[in-house]
Amino acid sequence: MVRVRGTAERLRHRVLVAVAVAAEREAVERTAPWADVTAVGVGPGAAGAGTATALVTAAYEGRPYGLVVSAGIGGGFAAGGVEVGDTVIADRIVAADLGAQTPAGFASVAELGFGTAAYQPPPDLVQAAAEAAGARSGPVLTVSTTTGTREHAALLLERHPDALAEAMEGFGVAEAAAAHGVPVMEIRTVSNAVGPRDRAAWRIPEALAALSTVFGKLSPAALLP
Ligand SMILES: O=C(O)c1cccc(C(=O)CC[C@H]2O[C@@H](n3cnc4c(=O)[nH]cnc43)[C@H](O)[C@@H]2O)c1
Repeated sequence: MVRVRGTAERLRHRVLVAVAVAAEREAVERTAPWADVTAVGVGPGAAGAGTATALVTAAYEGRPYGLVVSAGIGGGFAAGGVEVGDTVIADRIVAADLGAQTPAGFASVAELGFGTAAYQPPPDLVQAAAEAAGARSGPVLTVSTTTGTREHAALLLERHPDALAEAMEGFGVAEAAAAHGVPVMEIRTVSNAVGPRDRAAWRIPEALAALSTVFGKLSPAALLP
């Protein structure tokens, strides 16, 4: 269970933003000089390892973080009304493919009795960030394999009907943050629709520009109200 710090305690600490790749790091750094931004690699494993390392190092040096933000580009679910260029703030960070296939269907790691399959960012932070950024809030799925077919997108929506976006790092970042008792958020700007793989349709420069824009609208005051 994530221990959520109180407002006053959060304000005394700093913000760590964990992105996957250098282009995302540059996009965030361009407009968020108040954040420490680290590129942890693609996927939940690399994200968990990189975030945990940053948290341990900071704590050891006596400058702990008060908030971790998983950020970057992501896929948007058209069924949720999400379009390329939109921003989604996660109100739940969901491990969508961590579990087991059973004859009765997918069983999440929580249903199997091995821990949690979702983290809830502090609702006050989600609301403040969504208002400041003019963004939607809703569940963001973490997957180890980018969805590439209409059928798989439909399967994910069957399990998570209110999902707005998918990406590959959020749950890993959240696991590391939870292990350190630090609150976590996830912010995704949408580069592509979740569905049939169509590389030519990915709008990565636009999503990176949107990432800069959204972080330019946030501040420690908005994130740590
Ligand atoms: O399929 C391809 O050709 C392809 C080309 C460029 C990049 C990819 C990725 O899978 C990038 C993964 C990277 O970006 C995030 N991301 C962006 N959109 C999605 C998505 O629809 N589903 C999952 N992850 C996505 C992800 O967080 C990674 O950091 C593929």
